[in-house]
Amino acid sequence: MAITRRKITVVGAGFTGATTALMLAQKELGDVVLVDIPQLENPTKGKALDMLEASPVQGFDSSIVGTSSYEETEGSDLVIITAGIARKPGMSRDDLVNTNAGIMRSVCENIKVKCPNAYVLILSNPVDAMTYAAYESLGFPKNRVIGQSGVLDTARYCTFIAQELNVSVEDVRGFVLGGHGDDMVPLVRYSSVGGIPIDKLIPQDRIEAIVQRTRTGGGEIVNLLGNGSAYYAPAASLVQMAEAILKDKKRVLPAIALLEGEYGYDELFMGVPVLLGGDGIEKVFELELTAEEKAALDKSAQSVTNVINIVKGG
Ligand SMILES: NC(=O)C1=CN([C@@H]2O[C@H](COP(=O)(O)OP(=O)(O)OC[C@H]3O[C@@H](n4cnc5c(N)ncnc54)[C@H](O)[C@@H]3O)[C@@H](O)[C@H]2O)C=CC1
Ligand SMILES: O=C([O-])CC(=O)C(=O)O
Repeated sequence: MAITRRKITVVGAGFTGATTALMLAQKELGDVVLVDIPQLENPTKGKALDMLEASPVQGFDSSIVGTSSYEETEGSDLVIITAGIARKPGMSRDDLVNTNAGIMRSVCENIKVKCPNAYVLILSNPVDAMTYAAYESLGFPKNRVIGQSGVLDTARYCTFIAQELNVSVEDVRGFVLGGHGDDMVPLVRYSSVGGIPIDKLIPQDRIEAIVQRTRTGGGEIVNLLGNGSAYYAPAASLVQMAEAILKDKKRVLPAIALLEGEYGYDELFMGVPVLLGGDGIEKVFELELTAEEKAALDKSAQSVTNVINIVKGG
């Protein structure tokens, strides 16, 4: 049988979805189907056509189509869900829970039927709880339902460390554990620059400021934009996760996974380091944490649990 191209569906053709679609095509990770609601069918088709018309200039051969029909998503290898409302200044991500849980369920009912074998990446907020909602609606195995938070949070953290030291971002390593909220846990002890632990390079008060800026990094962008939330770095993060799966790269990245005993939590979706490859989440890495780190993670886990309970009750 001839080798065929991968098919990637992106649900939600707003800021994050459209940016993700373009980046996926630019990297030729597959042919992209961009889906939004029927009321926005023409704008969605228009965005997809506009992106496609960039392909001769940029030299990519992925196709991009816009639609409001799930017929065209049939058999997708990967589905990325960005559908939902975004927050505005003064709101928390958790304020979006009821509206976006309804949207997530309706999207997943379609995906379940049309793309039963897909790996599914969730972006919509509050993302830990939305990953739970998707998992419940899809009924897919846990390795195929994956939330995006930690790649973005870690990218922000590494950006701020690189800025602080005036070094290349390529030499900065670190990661962020926990829920995608203001009590996420950037792990200073596991952060380094060119292999040197950051506490050897940056004074403690500056590290604390970087940790705090990372925690509120989404809100910083929301306040600057005024009418929506971040989309370039979120899209880049989704594309890195998509590439890890589609190319079976076996990356070690933070992602939202269903925890069943790991880190002492049960039936909880939250950000942890995972092995991301051709079978989705192939492994969850459990790190030893200090008492202080575990207490911070417990606080974050409690916040996520509270929002998941709203989804369960809704
Ligand atoms: N997890 C993360 O790290 C991040 C999460 N987000 C979240 O991603 C979501 C999307 O953000 P943006 O793209 O900026 O918002 P946006 O408002 O630009 O786009 C959302 C799109 O979803 C569409 N949509 C709504 N209901 C739909 C349905 N039933 N089916 C298909 N499409 C539907 C809307 O028509 C709109 O085009 C928000 O919930 C936001 O909070 C954004 C950035 C980072
Ligand atoms: O802050 C928001 O609402 C969007 C988001 O999750 C982020 O940029 O981290």
